[in-house]
This record gives sequence, C-alpha cells and structure tokens, in this order.
Amino acid sequence: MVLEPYFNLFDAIRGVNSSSPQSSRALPRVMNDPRVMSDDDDDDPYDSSSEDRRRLIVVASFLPLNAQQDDSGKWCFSYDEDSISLQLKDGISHDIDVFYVGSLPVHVEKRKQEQVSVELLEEFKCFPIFIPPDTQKQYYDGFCKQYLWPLIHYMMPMNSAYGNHFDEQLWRAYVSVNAKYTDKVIELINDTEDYVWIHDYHLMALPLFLRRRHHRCKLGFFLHSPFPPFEIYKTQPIGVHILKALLNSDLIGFQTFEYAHHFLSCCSQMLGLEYEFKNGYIEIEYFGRKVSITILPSGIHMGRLHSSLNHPSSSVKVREIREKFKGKTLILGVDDLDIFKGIGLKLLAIEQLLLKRPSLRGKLVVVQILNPPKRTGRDVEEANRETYLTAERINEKFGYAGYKPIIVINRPTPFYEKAAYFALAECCIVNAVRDGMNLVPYMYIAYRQGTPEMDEVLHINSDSLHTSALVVSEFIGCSLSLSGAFRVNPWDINAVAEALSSAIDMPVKEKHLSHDIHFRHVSSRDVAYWAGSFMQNLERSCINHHASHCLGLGLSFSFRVMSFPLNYSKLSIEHVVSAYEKTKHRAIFLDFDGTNVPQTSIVETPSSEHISVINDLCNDLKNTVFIVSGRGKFPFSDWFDSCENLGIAAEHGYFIRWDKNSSWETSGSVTDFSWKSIVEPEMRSYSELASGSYIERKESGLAWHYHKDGCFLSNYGSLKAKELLDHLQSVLANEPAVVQKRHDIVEVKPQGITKGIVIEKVLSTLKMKGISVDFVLCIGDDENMFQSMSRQAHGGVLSAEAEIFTCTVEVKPSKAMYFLSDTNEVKSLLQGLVAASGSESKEDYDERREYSS
Ligand SMILES: O=P(O)(O)OC[C@H]1O[C@H](O[C@H]2O[C@H](CO)[C@@H](O)[C@H](O)[C@H]2O)[C@H](O)[C@@H](O)[C@@H]1O
Repeated sequence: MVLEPYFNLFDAIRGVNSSSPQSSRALPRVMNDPRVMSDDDDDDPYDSSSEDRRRLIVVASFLPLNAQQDDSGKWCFSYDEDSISLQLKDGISHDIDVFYVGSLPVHVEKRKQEQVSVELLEEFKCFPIFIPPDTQKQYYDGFCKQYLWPLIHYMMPMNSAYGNHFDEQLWRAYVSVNAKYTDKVIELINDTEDYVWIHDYHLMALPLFLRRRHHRCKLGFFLHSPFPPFEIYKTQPIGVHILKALLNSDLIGFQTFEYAHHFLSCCSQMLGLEYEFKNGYIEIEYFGRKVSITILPSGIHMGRLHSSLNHPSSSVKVREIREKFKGKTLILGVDDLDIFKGIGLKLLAIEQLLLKRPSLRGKLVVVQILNPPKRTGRDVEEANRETYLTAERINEKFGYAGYKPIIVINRPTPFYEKAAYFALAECCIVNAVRDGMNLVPYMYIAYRQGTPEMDEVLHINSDSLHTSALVVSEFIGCSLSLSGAFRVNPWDINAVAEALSSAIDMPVKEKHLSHDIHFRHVSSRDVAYWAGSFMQNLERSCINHHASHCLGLGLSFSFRVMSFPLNYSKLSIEHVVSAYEKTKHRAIFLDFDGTNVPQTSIVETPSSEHISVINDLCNDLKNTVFIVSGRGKFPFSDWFDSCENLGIAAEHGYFIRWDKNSSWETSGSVTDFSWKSIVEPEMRSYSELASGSYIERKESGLAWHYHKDGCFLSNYGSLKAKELLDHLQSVLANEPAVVQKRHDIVEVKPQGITKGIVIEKVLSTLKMKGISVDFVLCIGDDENMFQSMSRQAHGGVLSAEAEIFTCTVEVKPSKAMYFLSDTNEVKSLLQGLVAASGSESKEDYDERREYSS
C-alpha cells in the first residue's frame, strides 16, 4: 500500500515524489556563540561561505540546557555542560554546524514559548519542543520511565507494582511526542547533506517518522541504554513496531556487542532479517536499504572534568572534605536514584565488609551521592526508601557518636563538590544491576588523575603516583574496558564485599598501574572520539544514498523506504517488443510461481489462456523458451503438455527437459543425497508442531510449507520457520546441501543447484550449437537467475550487442534491471511478443489485450 500519494509509480521510482528535499525555511544564522565546550568554534554568522556548511541536528529527549526563572518570571538559560549532547560537539568536524532539538527540563507557559524559542535559537542553536504537561507525564514518566526503561534493562513486565504493564494510551503519547519531534526536525533539515543524530530510547519511533517525510535524510540513532535479549524484548506488544522504526536509520549504534547482538537477534527472529559482516561492518538489508550497526561505547569530556577540578570552589571543598574525613578511608558511590543502580545491594555489601573486617569500623566511610531524579514515581520512591532504610540500619549497627559509616547525600550536588569527592575517594564502586554504559568509573579515573593545580591542593608531588581503585558491576557497559577493576556480580553480596576489601588493601603500586592503564583508555576514548567515530560511520553508511532510487511504501509502522539501483526501472513493453522484433535468436526464461501465476493464488495451475500464449511463443522458431521452477517434475510438466516445444526446468534446475519429446536431464554433479535422511525427521517434527504445515518431497530435496492455507497464525509459522532454518543450517553445516527460506517455505536443496544454472546451461548449449543468441528475456523472483544472467553477459557467452532484459515481478530490491508490477503485466508482455511473432494480426492482439485488461 502506498502511503504517500504517487501519481505514477514510474515517477516515484525516478524520484519524482514527496521524498525530494522539503522546502524548509533556512535557519537564521546564529548571532552569538558562547563557546562553552570548544574553543575552536569558528562560526561566523556573517560568513557567506557558511551557507554551504553541512549541519548536524542532534535530537535528544532534553536540550543541553539549564533553565531558571528569575524574580521577574523571565526564563534564563545556560548550557548544561554535563550534557553528552553538548559535549559530543568536540568530535564533530569543523565544517559542520551543530543544532539541537529537544524538550526543556521545565514547563514554559504557552504565552512565553515563542519568545523562548527565538532566544534559544539565537543564543544556543537550540530548537525547543514544548510538550503539554499531561502528555509529558504520559510520554516520559509513563511510557519511557515506567514501561520502556525497566524493559530495556532486562526487567520483565511481570506485575503492575511499578506500573510497567504495556498501556496503549501511554504508547500513543510516546508516538505523538515522537511525531512532534519529527515536525521540528523536518522544519530544520535543509537538504540531503544534513545529518540527523537521534539519541536514546525516548525517540525510537523517530527514525521511521523522519524517513517517511524525508526519504533520503541521513539518519543515525544511538542507544545509550541497554538492548534486552529477545526473550524479554518480545514481550512488548509494540516490539516489532520499534524494530521496524529503528531500521529506518542508516546507522544504529550500541554501547556494547551484547546489546547489538540482542538487537540483531530480535531483527532476525521477529522480522526474519539476516545480518552480515561486510568489510569489518555489520549490515542488515532492509528492503534494499543497508542499515549499518556499530558498537561504540560512549565516553567522558576530559576538558569539562579539568575545568571542574580547577574551579576555585573545588579546592575549597577538597580541603573541607579532607579535613572532615581525616584518617578515614573514603569510598565513593555516585548514582542516579534508580532501581537498576543496585544501591541497596551495594550497602548490603558494605555491611558485610564491616562485619567481616571489624578493623574497618570507625575507619571506613562510604559517601553515596544520589543524583536527583527528573520525576517522581513508585520506583524512585522505592529506591530512595531502600537506600535510606538500609543506610540507617547499618549506621545504627556500626556507627557511634561522631561516626557514621554511610553518608547519603540526596540533594542537588554542585559539580565542584562532586569533583572534590571524586578526587579524594580511595575507591569508587558502581554496583548497578544493569546500565548501558555508566560513565561514573571513567569520571572517577579522570578526577583521580587530576590537574597540576589540584595536585598542589592534594599535596601530590612529582614523586607521588596517581592512583585509583574501582569495584564495578559486570553488568554495566563500561566494565568491559576496565581490565584493572574488580568486576563483580552485584547480587553476590559476599563477592562485592570481598572486592571492596581487596580494593582497599591494594598496594599503591598496583593501584597506580591499573589507574594508568585505565586513564590511557578513558582519556583516548573520550566523548570526542565517540562522536567523531559515530559521525564517520554515519557518513560511510550514507555514502550510497545518491546511487539509488527510493520509494516509500506501507502504512504506519510498516512504512519502509525501498531502495533500488539507479538503473532499475519499469520494463517498457514497447521497448522489449521492438527489440524482440529486430532479433533472430531469442532465449526466454520464465519463472513460474509469482511470474506466471500470482504467488497468493489458490489455483496453482496456469490458465488455458496462459498456456496458449506460452505455446505461441515457443512455436516461433526463433525462440527457445524455458519455464524455470522450483517445483517437482510432476505434475508440473503435465500442466504444459500441450506446449510441445517448451523447455522445462524443475527442482531449481536439477532437472531439465528441452522439449516435450526429450528426456529429462539431471545435474550430474549432484550425487550425494544422504542429508535428506537428516532433514526429513526434523521437518516432520515441525509439521507436528504447526498444524496445517506439510512436507513436499522432491527427488533432489525437501520443502516444509507453512501457513499455506492460513491454518495457523502467520507469525507463529514464520517464527517456527526461522527456527527450523537456523536449526537445519547448523545440522547441515558439513553437508552438500543448502537451506533457504522464502515465500512460506523452508527448503533444502543440493549445493550448487539454482535457477541460475538453467540459464548458464541453456545459453552455453545454444552457443555450442552455433546459435548466437541476440535477445534474452528473464523474468522471475529468483535473484540467482539475474546474477547468472549478468555473468553470462559479461563472460562472453552473449555478444555485446545482445538485447538483455532481466525483470522482477513486483517492485523490490533486486539485481534485475527492470520490474513489472504483477503477473497481469507479465501476461501482457508475453502477448505483445506473441503478436510481434507474427502469428496474430495486430487487430486480434489489440482486441485480446483490451479484453484481458
Ligand atoms: O532519565 P532519562 O531521561 O530516561 O535518561 C536516562 C539516562 O540517560 C543517561 O544515561 C544513559 O547514557 C549514558 C551515556 O551514554 C550511559 O552511560 C548510561 O548507561 C545510559 O543509561 C544519563 O546519564 C542518566 O543519568 C539517565 O538516567
């Protein structure tokens, strides 16, 4: 179903459609750049060359801004220098202007929105999205935080205790907010040179909505959060929608290989999509478009941490804290107040440590900083309550007047205070049960490396060593790159306590060695490296955008853009007929299902009208006509009994018969069919599981047909088919057999047998007989035929002058040069050729064509 109005499919394929760049208003030039993160921003609003500059539109749930209302009620904004969306700019090439789209962390009254928008654009290159409070609550608090967030952190929506059941209304709010973002981004995209980089799970529908409006936009998506395993992901009623939406990106980035692997496995099991490693990249083909997958852990901004450390307030705080905790061992935890951060488990491990090592009582202090949440909710309250109750209980147990082993700081903590704690902590622990990356350990390492100014405050001289000690959960993305950290299972309280104990006792030399390795990693793989690499990948992924046509098809979440090579176009019947008339030795190859009869037809046999056209074609002495099918010889060949001169290839070319009176030839190269005895029992067990499915037994292979007659849910059928495919592929890995899945069939056939060999065999035989074929028409849906055709054309079997037409039935990504829309058009073409053969008068042909159309 075509979603956007195309007057003419031909035009659509040629790109005359709504996908052409939107005529958007040009962005006003930025008047004022406060140069917060980078010193090298050379934007000059009056520079005329900036007209040609490319743009990167960074789209995130929140703009990288702080907002405050002054006494007069005026909103005052400043950049949020801790925002990764802002920090990433350092990795972006200087010839790209960066703009931001997102919502504000505060609610701005309607009457002030316009004024605020103008100010944010002029001063901050920010385009705010204003979401009404009710919708924001449903979208962010509801769908994002209560439903998606737990799910992507591997939590099954088992009960409604945290309100995490799927709720249709919240999903609608998510979709409507994503649509709102779409409008804003579309307003901004100037031309096809602009890039859009979408961030995180709040905006997973956005790639689809943007692609629908702007078929060629250059779209990258990065998931900062985890991507859950298939078994968890598939519990979402809208899981398929989200996958399809994400696949409209050109590049999808993940923090770890594990998350990328989960995503690929969901695409494979829920959409039947395969991925491949190509030139060092992972690629999924989605309707002819290539979607790249990249694994790029995010990083920190070293400059930001240095300037925090060197801030005069940081030195004051360092002195104050050092004095306060003199003689104590300071362990630091800095976490968002979130159920996945494992804060309660961390405190239990501290309790265990104090139990096992009484000597630490009175000496050990754990400072747990809680970053204030952006919202309220039962989950947040629960995390807060658990932290407090546990801390209080442990403090009562081990504390005394003037000593509390656990200090919880639950208030907005200024950056200089955090910097001071990081700089002073002998050990840092991140115990999250799941986190996409978690940059706290990286920050700790960078702060412990310090700056010359802070070294002075800390009395670190050139003889002293910088040290750090880390205990990190094995379930957070960053733990993979911290080889010198104590990696723990946060649920194993004893192990965490032991790790903390070892971290405290670690000799200085070792602490320095691991710190040094970590620091080198953290400072080189920083946020600029991450952003720069993502952009490089995105540019590479979009490099072929202009080398293809695209066509938008489908409704709602099934919308997709199909991409075709530039030379792929609708087959002109007149053109083929004209070439046909001029040629003397023609070869015609016609696939059967989907070409002669529609794929969905209940009646499998060809109509008498069809048989008569084929008969007329093969009765022309200039023609060699072959029907090429994957079907078995019988009754298939009987259907064409009346076509004496028709060549038939059955079972994908394992059998070939040149005409009715010849005998069947088999492909002599195939002799080993022992694998059939492995395949058949497997298929039988699947048939028992999926009622309505059945096994087709052929001489050279076996095919398992599912949901042919709609006997069971197609989804179940295709899931089972995918499972069977994977299973057979692994059990037949060392057998001379090939497993493939297509049109409701999982089929196993001998290696080397494809419809392509029919073309090779027929054309080379004709050449051997001295017949110089000057016209080839090959229509079907088997890419092997088209690949083989192109090999023949380039391999000297055909003369350079030969007219060659390879054609799919239905517009789809293909190696063929042309397409026809359906089997009726194939019939019209064949009738045109028959008429041109001269066996029929022009009048008869026209009359028949009119009748059949
Ligand atoms: O609270 P949200 O608006 O839902 O934001 C979720 C979290 O976003 C950020 O964390 C994510 O990105 C980090 C950097 O790539 C990564 O380390 C982390 O694992 C991701 O969850 C933000 O830093 C958190 O505070 C938010 O809770």
